[in-house]
Amino acid sequence: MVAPETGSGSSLYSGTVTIPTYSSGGTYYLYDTTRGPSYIRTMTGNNGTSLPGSYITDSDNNFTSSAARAGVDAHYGQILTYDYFLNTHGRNSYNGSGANMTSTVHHRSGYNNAFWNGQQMVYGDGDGSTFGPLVELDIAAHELTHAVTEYTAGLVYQKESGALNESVSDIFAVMVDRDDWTLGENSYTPGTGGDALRSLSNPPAEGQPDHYDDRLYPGSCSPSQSNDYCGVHTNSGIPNKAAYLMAAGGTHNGVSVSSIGRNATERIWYRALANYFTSSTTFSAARAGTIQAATDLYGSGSSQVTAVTNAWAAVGVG
Ligand SMILES: CCCCC[C@H](S)C(=O)N[C@@H](Cc1ccccc1)C(=O)N[C@@H](C)C(=O)O
Ligand SMILES: [Ca+2]
Ligand SMILES: [Zn+2]
Repeated sequence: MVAPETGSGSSLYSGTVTIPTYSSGGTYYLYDTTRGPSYIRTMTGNNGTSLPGSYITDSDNNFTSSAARAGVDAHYGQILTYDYFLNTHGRNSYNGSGANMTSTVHHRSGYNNAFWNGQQMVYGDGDGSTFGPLVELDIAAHELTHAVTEYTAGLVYQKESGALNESVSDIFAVMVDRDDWTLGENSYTPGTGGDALRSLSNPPAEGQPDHYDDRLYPGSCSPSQSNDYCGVHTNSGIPNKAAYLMAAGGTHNGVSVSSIGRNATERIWYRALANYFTSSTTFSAARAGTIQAATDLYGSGSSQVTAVTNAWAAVGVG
């Protein structure tokens, strides 16, 4: 007999959280059947490389063991991000039709990354110096957004389309983890306070460019893992800054942008991703796509279209 339950969990970064769980034979699982998909589940890789690994279980539906904490964070981030795409954008799971979702934590040993592998989300524990466990909310949202991108635009993970792919994941990550404009602030360099892996409000604060003229590999570049596919995690700072300016406003490189707020910004970027971006979309084409999306939603000559246009101009695109 299996039944949906409501459990609690001690997370690493979000305190104590209430989460749907499943019970079977007196054992509880990080397994949610209360949403669209048949299941949304979080597994453990037991510090190995096999996926999806094994279920994370608990005997009393209070997932408080230290081994379970990363799983509680990843599960919580997974369901919050599912809810975000459904409630804000009407999208049921990453494929739009309720695909099941799986996350696996404790992948490898001391692994300083998290990723979407085409089928599921995968999270490392970090080495304790560069990263703590990479399971905080904005990381889950970043990774699940890669799945959404894969099922919509399919932006190729290299050069400008790859930087845009990374940027789209960062933009929706800060829309889900809505209380700041930074990414990885809780898991990055646990020994250093006040920093983050990336900042959308001020990309250069964390080593990213915020203008097209400062992009990495402006000339020819042969994409490889060693050059981060021509700098996808660096050049994402440029569209990231544009999205920030749309939402929050500001004057950048002498160009003033009037704020249109987070709600209009996320709607514009989602419509552009789902309707206008393709596998080879460049920054310039992303400018055109977001202007078209803003026009569709708010009308030509609207303050939203003006802000989108000015935000791209402020980062030297268009
Ligand atoms: C394994 C191959 C590399 C995949 C890169 C994944 S999509 C990725 O971009 N991961 C994020 C994780 C993240 C997200 C938000 C905040 C903190 C960390 C990422 O940015 N990884 C960095 C460390 C990188 O790969 O350079
Ligand atoms: Ca954040
Ligand atoms: Zn990524």
